[in-house]
Amino acid sequence: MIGHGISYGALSVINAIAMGKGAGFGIDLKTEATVRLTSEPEIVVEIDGYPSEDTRLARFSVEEMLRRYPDSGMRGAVITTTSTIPISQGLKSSSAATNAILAATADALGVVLDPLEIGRIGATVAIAAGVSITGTFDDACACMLGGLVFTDNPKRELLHRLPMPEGYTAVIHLPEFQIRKSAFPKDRMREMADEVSAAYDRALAGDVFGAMYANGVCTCRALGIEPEAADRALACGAAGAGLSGTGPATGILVETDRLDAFLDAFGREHVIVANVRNGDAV
Ligand SMILES: Nc1ncnc2c1ncn2[C@@H]1O[C@H](COP(=O)(O)OP(=O)(O)O)[C@@H](O)[C@H]1O
Ligand SMILES: O=C(O)C1=C[C@@H](OP(=O)(O)O)[C@@H](O)[C@H](O)C1
Repeated sequence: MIGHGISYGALSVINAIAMGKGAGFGIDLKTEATVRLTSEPEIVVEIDGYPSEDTRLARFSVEEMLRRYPDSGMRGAVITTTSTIPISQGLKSSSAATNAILAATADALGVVLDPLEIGRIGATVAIAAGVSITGTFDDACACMLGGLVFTDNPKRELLHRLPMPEGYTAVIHLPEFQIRKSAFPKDRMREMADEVSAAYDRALAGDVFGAMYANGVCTCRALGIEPEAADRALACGAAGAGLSGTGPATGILVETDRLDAFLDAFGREHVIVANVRNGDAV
């Protein structure tokens, strides 16, 4: 029994750790998973390009599906993933991996799960694996559905889904280090709930660029760093910029017509470029 699943990536607008509600939008970085279910009770995981990465999230994802579908008679799996999403940089690698692995397992079992159900199962798995504080239902939805989503993570509810403004390309600034969820100062982030809540309302009212920046400043303050990449991106002509997720990557939106000029000014090192994915939200 073999199945395949894919998920795209996302960038943050609002980090849900501050007050439970989060927002983000889809981009076309991609994770693909293949799951071969076996009758032997062993789970083998291969994360392409990351031989020493933690495999608990992948294992827990398949284990949760086997628990939910006990009649399959399957007890183990061989899981392989390939991805263009850098890990533990705030770019939703864990949400995309969970989505893709859950979808691949469903495919192998011959069951159909809708994207919100995948996000809800993924939230439980991500918390159990220690890679999420709130369950990152915001990221799971943004990755799968595309467009700009607003969610209540503790309630696992999709509150709004709007199209992202057309004509912008995502540029991602990638520092050379990772931030693991266990090291993220979540209590300092929660102290900024009012400011983040105001940024959330701003995004919902249509000011995605202002919201991204304000949210990123709050997350930087929690981390004790400066929003240096976002400030430099705005000075180089970006329309919007802000630290993504728990960082350290910065999501930047640039008018597509000005992308080359922006990259000439901002620099092309430690940068990846992706398309904004609106899915069917347009
Ligand atoms: N392609 C992948 N395949 C399997 N597991 C992955 C993959 N990418 C990320 N993960 C899991 O997610 C963890 C990283 O989670 P996290 O630090 O929250 O990163 P991010 O902020 O990118 O979501 C990794 O340690 C690994 O367990
Ligand atoms: O752990 C969490 O609950 C969250 C992690 C962050 O994402 P990253 O995993 O991309 O850092 C953030 O964007 C999200 O709103 C909530």
